[in-house]
Amino acid sequence: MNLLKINQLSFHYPDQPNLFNHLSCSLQEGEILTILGPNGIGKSTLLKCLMGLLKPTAGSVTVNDQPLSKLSPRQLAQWIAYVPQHVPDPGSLTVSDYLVTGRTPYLEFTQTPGDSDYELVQDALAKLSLTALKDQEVNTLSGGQFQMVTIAKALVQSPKLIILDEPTAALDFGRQKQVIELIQSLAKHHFAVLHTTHNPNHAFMLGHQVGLFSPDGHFESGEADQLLTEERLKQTYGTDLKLIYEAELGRYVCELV
Ligand SMILES: Nc1ncnc2c1ncn2[C@@H]1O[C@H](COP(=O)(O)OP(=O)(O)OP(=O)(O)O)[C@@H](O)[C@H]1O
Repeated sequence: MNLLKINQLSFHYPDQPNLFNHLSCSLQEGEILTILGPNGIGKSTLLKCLMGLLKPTAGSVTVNDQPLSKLSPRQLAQWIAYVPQHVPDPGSLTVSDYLVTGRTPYLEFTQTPGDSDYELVQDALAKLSLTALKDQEVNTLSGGQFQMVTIAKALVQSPKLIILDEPTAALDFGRQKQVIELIQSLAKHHFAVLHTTHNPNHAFMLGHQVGLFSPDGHFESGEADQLLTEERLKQTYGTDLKLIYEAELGRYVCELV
């Protein structure tokens, strides 16, 4: 069963040419899809279409074989946690109180979060080494700390699929590795993860499926080692680079030259 199926999706902003055309792809539990492509090509726009925040001009999206349009926001939030590139400032909530808002899709209108909800918060904080920040106000966090907290909130939401738009953009090297390892671990535990990144090495580290936007907007998906050739990556980013096979790592490494 497909957790997510993207069928012949096209989209353009008003009075603009199509950003993507007849884009198809699917994701099952335990799978990772890494989306790469140049700046401004339509990656975030695609994710917004998958979340029903933008209406595709053609094609369809199904979640667990149900049309996206048939799912209520609450049902969708139980299936998919989405962490956009720019998360609105949640104000002066503490990190714990912010994270527990991830439980909203499971609570009745007047219900307050209970012990089991706060246990999920503690688990997510521990998993991402954020426990020391639990009582800090979110609006005092650094950019990277806040990015980690938004990922933790997605875990608290306990979805089947996590969609992350550039989840490592603000992170130091160690934190980037932690997020890549988190994605690997989520897949091992049968979650599906769809994420965007500007670092081809993340795709090689994760393996699984890659979706690549070419500079002309064409989208292709396949296995990282097969799709991400040196030539394609040079074309994608309009720069010289090298792919080197590192036997010790058992994977390719992409270096700018
Ligand atoms: N609301 C909007 N109205 C019109 N054009 C938009 C709107 N939002 C984005 N765009 C344009 O659509 C194109 C795709 O934007 P999008 O944010 O999806 O790109 P991206 O691939 O995620 O880029 P980046 O890697 O830089 O984050 C860009 O040219 C952008 O300027």
